[in-house]
Amino acid sequence: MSEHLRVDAEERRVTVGEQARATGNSTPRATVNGTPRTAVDELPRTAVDATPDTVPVESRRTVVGVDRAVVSYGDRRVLRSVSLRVRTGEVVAVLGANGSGKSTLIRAVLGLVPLGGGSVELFGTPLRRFRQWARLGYVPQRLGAGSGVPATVAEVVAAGRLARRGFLRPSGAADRTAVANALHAVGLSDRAADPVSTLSGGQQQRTLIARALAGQPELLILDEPTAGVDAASQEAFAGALRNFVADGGTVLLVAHELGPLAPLISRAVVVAQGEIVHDGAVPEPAGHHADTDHDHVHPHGPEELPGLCIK
Ligand SMILES: Nc1ncnc2c1ncn2[C@@H]1O[C@H](COP(=O)(O)OP(=O)(O)OP(=O)(O)O)[C@@H](O)[C@H]1O
Repeated sequence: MSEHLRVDAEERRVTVGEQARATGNSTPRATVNGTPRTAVDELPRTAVDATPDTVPVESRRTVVGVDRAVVSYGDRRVLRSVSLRVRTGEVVAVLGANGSGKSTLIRAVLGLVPLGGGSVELFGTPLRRFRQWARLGYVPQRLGAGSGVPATVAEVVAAGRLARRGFLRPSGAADRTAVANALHAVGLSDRAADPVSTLSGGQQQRTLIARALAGQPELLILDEPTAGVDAASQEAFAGALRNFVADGGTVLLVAHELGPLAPLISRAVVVAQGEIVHDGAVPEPAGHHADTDHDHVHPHGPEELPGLCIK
């Protein structure tokens, strides 16, 4: 597809399925979080479109492409020429010490902080022209789901459908099914009618993850999804993520501690002082990092992979 046609398609907001038919490089899925996609999404698969785990990673479509990204806050350079590629079906964990630039990298991917250099592409489209936000779900860091908002769990999760159905169209059966499936995926079906403010911190975090899942995204971006979250919620989240990936989803997440997520991670990227110092297998915890009481509040020494803390 020519660049011109791609822009045209974006501006007309064609569906994911239509664009896939035009480009032949999307990965349609029969279901997303257990909910059937629309007919237009059910397209014949090409060799590239085959189920991700049957296609070598390096041959898969790039979902997130960061090329030599530079980000500064005022005079302070926080990301220095960072490059990162996340392909369809991968679960990439961004690891590193406090303040190393992990969240800034995620914010740069989402266009929430301006680039001082380099570029970002989402689903092959330069960020400045990207409009298909329904294709991704984002759970920011430590944001209380219920802070002062008298909404029920189901209402918060239903908000995750807005990007997909538009603000003016009333919710339909597909929306209700997607919300129910997302609540089930994170183990909160029985709390649907409760005010979010009555939930524990871990359950509130799960509510936000369900909100992202309800939008049936192809890409989930999560900033420390399990930080400060109880063990039951971490397990529930790991299960939801496992199903999301099994359905063909792609995940980019920031983590200090992988915990029950560790088996799901296909690749780890370690950020130290605004640079990527490791991109590959999940590194083994070493020395005091493996201690259960290690709380990870210090910068790490140069003799080890900086910022590495995997419990
Ligand atoms: N909006 C901002 N304005 C100025 N400085 C910022 C801003 N956001 C982050 N920083 C600084 O940029 C650096 C990188 O921050 P960032 O949040 O990306 O790190 P992080 O690796 O995600 O840290 P943590 O693990 O603590 O969340 C830190 O020194 C932080 O203080």
